[in-house]
Amino acid sequence: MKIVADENMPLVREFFSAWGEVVPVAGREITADQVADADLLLVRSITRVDKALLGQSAVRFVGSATIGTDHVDRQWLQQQGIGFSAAPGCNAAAVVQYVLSVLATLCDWRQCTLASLSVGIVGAGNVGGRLYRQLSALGVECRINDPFLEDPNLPLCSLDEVLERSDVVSLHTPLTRSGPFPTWHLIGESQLERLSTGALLINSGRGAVVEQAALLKVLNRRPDLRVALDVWETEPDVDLTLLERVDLATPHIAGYSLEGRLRGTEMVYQAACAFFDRPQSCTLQQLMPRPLLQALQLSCDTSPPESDDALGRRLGRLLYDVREDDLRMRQQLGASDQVALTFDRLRKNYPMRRENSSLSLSGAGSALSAGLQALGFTINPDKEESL
Ligand SMILES: NC(=O)c1ccc[n+]([C@@H]2O[C@H](COP(=O)([O-])OP(=O)(O)OC[C@H]3O[C@@H](n4cnc5c(N)ncnc54)[C@H](O)[C@@H]3O)[C@@H](O)[C@H]2O)c1
Ligand SMILES: O=C(O)[C@H](O)[C@H](O)COP(=O)(O)O
Repeated sequence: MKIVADENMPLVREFFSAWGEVVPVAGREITADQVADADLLLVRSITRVDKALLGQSAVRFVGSATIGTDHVDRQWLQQQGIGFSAAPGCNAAAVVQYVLSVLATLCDWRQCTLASLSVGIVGAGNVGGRLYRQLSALGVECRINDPFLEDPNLPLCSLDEVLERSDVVSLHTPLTRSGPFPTWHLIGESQLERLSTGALLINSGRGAVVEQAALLKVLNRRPDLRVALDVWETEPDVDLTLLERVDLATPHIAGYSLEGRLRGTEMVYQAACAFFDRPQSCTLQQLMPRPLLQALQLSCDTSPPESDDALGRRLGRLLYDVREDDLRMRQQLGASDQVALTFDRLRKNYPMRRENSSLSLSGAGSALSAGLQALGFTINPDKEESL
């Protein structure tokens, strides 16, 4: 088999080399010629997969090690009988870690607690649903807008209500251009104007869910609004005027945890095994050097006792602090005359980041409560009572 794979897919050789030749390529530069005689194509979000790329190729299966699928013409693949799988949920924990770090930063700016904020979540699937569960466990008031959901146990409401009544609005929809509730430019000028005074808008879904020109226009009129953008309508090009105006800027790395990226590769491998009817002879556990995936041990002495809110924020920052990514992006894009290349380089050379589950906690019993478990930290029950 010939397997053409995005060069930024960790462990792709380890998973697939027993199947044939693995040819790594830069995701933005994959050509129809390169895939003409390939059997398998493995991509990330930056490769457009459609008739133009695969019309003349032998590819039988496409795997995308991503949650989002807006870069793939799934209908065309289906019509051609080409198999496809993305990696649903693979990096959801990392995106929630990013959002919680943004919220922790907002709490510092406002000198408030997390529980004092009301958070509106637009799109409550793998990412938004997980965010809702974690925030609820910490006592944060949430509202959800998701027209595809009908669940009496969720605080579902209209988009307008989410916009008007939340201190923070966090976007977690896919990018869609058709269907009953398309999300392309879902947040335009009139929606931005509905945001409450001093609100924070977070976009870590897809850039074009927010209309960039409208955002710039409204921000000029409303200096009270705060914005955190991980995704950009024109990426890898970033409008430097917008970059200067937003409060937290990151280069589409919300989902870039070590675990999330490895899970993405493993999930497309598993889907390809099912498609080609081959045994799953590799697992992540076998392939990873043990110490790298092992949990980091931490015992927390919390006397005087800290609230879950404060302790969660402190522990969360041991693993991830969005302000570091923001600083790196501003420094490197500001000093560059090649914005798109620098944006991609920031992503390619992203430092290793671990998910909350990698931190195994032992410490004072009451502090290691349900709230910290809900945040995804691993609680070590054996030692819980001993410290
Ligand atoms: N920034 C990053 O690094 C990063 C990482 C992972 C995912 N993402 C993006 O986040 C998106 C969401 O991820 P997910 O795993 O939660 O996907 P998901 O498919 O599990 O959930 C998406 C949810 O959005 C809802 N939705 C669809 N249209 C809507 C609309 N018009 N209004 C409100 N809700 C709507 C759906 O009903 C669904 O519940 C992905 O499609 C991807 O584009 C970004
Ligand atoms: O949809 C996703 O999973 C993420 O947005 C995606 O993984 C971002 O990273 P990329 O695939 O562009 O490397």
